[in-house]
Amino acid sequence: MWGGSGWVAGSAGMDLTVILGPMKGGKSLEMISLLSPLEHAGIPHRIYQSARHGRDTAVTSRSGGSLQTVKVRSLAGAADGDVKWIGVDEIHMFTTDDIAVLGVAVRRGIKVVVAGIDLDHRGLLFEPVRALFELAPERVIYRRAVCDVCRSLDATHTQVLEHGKPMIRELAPSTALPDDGTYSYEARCRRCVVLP
Ligand SMILES: Nc1ncnc2c1ncn2[C@@H]1O[C@H](COP(=O)(O)OP(=O)(O)O)[C@@H](O)[C@H]1O
Ligand SMILES: Cc1cn([C@H]2C[C@H](O)[C@@H](COP(=O)(O)O)O2)c(=O)[nH]c1=O
Repeated sequence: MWGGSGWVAGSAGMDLTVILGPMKGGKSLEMISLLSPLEHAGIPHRIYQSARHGRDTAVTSRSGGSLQTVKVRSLAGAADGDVKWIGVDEIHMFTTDDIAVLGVAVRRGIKVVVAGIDLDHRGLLFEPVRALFELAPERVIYRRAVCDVCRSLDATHTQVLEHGKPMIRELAPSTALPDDGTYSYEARCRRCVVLP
């Protein structure tokens, strides 16, 4: 529940928050701000990050700040035991089965906060993100970045560049792109993005 100046941790009811947007949009920053109070409040929680994301071992924002995470390949068992809140970073790297696990958790009263990119390198909605919308989230926070081409404040897409050129070929479903220098990534607005 949103209590004006922040989260009212421990409030009753089903609660799914989805944080979406392009790379560099401040999704990690938002997640850190929502979830870091849990540690201080002593509320049982777990924060997961896809093991397919190699850039960091924590939720780390380019603006600073971080949250310790458990790296996992799947979310099966993510809600086992005494846990009141679950956070999941890089949700686009999980599967629709993993989203179903989160749906069960939400129905059990566990508060769930997830963050990830909504649109892939071709401008198409990631399947797990579609599945999240089908859970009817209480809250969808859409972040925008600064367009790396025209500097407008409304970048919605992530342009993947290979050798400096837009990479728009079709990939196998659920391909996670590495952030290790193989590609470079630009946040781009609708006017500047190059789509297939
Ligand atoms: N093109 C950009 N647009 C917006 N912020 C940017 C950009 N490039 C770097 N930044 C910095 O990155 C921060 C957001 O980064 P981060 O929280 O890691 O985003 P995300 O998790 O969505 O990739 C911003 O607060 C800003 O300081
Ligand atoms: C566009 C796009 C990106 N990815 C990968 C690249 C990065 O490892 C993450 C996003 O990192 P963020 O800064 O935390 O947003 O996602 C991908 O797998 N597929 C794509 O289409």
